[in-house]
Amino acid sequence: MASPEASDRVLVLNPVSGSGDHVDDVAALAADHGFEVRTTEESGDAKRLAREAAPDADLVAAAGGDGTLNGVVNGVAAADALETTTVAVVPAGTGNNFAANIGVQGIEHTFTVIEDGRRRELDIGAANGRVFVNSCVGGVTAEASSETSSESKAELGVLAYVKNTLETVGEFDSLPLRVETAAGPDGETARAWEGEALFVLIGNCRRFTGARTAQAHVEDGLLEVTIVEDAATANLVSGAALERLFGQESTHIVRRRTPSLTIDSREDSIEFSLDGEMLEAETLHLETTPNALEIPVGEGYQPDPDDGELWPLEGTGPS
Ligand SMILES: Nc1ncnc2c1ncn2[C@@H]1O[C@H](COP(=O)(O)OP(=O)(O)OP(=O)(O)O)[C@@H](O)[C@H]1O
Repeated sequence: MASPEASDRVLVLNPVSGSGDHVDDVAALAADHGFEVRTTEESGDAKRLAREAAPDADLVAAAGGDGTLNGVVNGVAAADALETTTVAVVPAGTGNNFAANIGVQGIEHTFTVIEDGRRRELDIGAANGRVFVNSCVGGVTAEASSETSSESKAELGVLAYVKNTLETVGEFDSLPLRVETAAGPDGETARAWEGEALFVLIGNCRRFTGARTAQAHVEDGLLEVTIVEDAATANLVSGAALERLFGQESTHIVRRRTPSLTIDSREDSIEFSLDGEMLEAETLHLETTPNALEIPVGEGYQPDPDDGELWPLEGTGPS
């Protein structure tokens, strides 16, 4: 039976995300649309509040940036309520990459989308049991991640962390890695890559550079894996170079598409950033759960964007 405080619609509000000037607007719109607002006070609260709300709520909205959304989805997953609770995205962060990927253009637009928009069932990724919606990036340091500027995140998306790591860490140690990707449903073969990497990026969305025009394919049951080999350092000094590098084939970039993979460090544990939140591990097992997250999407969302040219996968790179 529902508790006396149970609410059908709960909005988890991060009051300090982005520039922090969204609070009044979000609270007013939330009240108009029948949401009970629960405000985060510290790290970890988005997950806790969503976990508490999910058993009774049909709809839990995440008002904040990608980190807040990550917390909310992890909370709903921890309550084992992904099948019964819809998650909405209220973009009030700096980058808002995921919102852009699903055609949600701003705070007011979200509420229109919640009432009138289509609902799609999107894939989610998990790394050692922790859920991510956008990306998991290995090789980014916690220090560089926390120092990455809002402007850089807005411009470059997840690559901002890569750029900042390259800039802040003078002598960058490459990562001796083994990356094993499993066979997939579209003829992707099981493969293993071993070598020295600078970064390994795993995207749930097909493109995750943060470009405003980016279209996600988050319903294909696959993770997109990009390994940046050590020899690429010289090419990665500027943001523009990074964008160019990720937008074309390069001999120092290895790409795979797979439903699951394992990353083993040959030496120390590695720091990974999951949607901007840090996780340290020597071995990371990643998998996707297809169509696990019901989410209202804007008119601009295309379930099956035609971006195959960016991912000419099979037959490239060492196997
Ligand atoms: N009340 C609070 N005070 C201080 N920090 C908080 C509070 N609530 C949440 N946080 C922290 O905010 C972080 C999440 O921020 P979030 O990623 O949502 O916004 P952002 O960094 O501005 O945007 P984006 O990720 O889109 O660039 C979490 O790491 C969490 O620890």
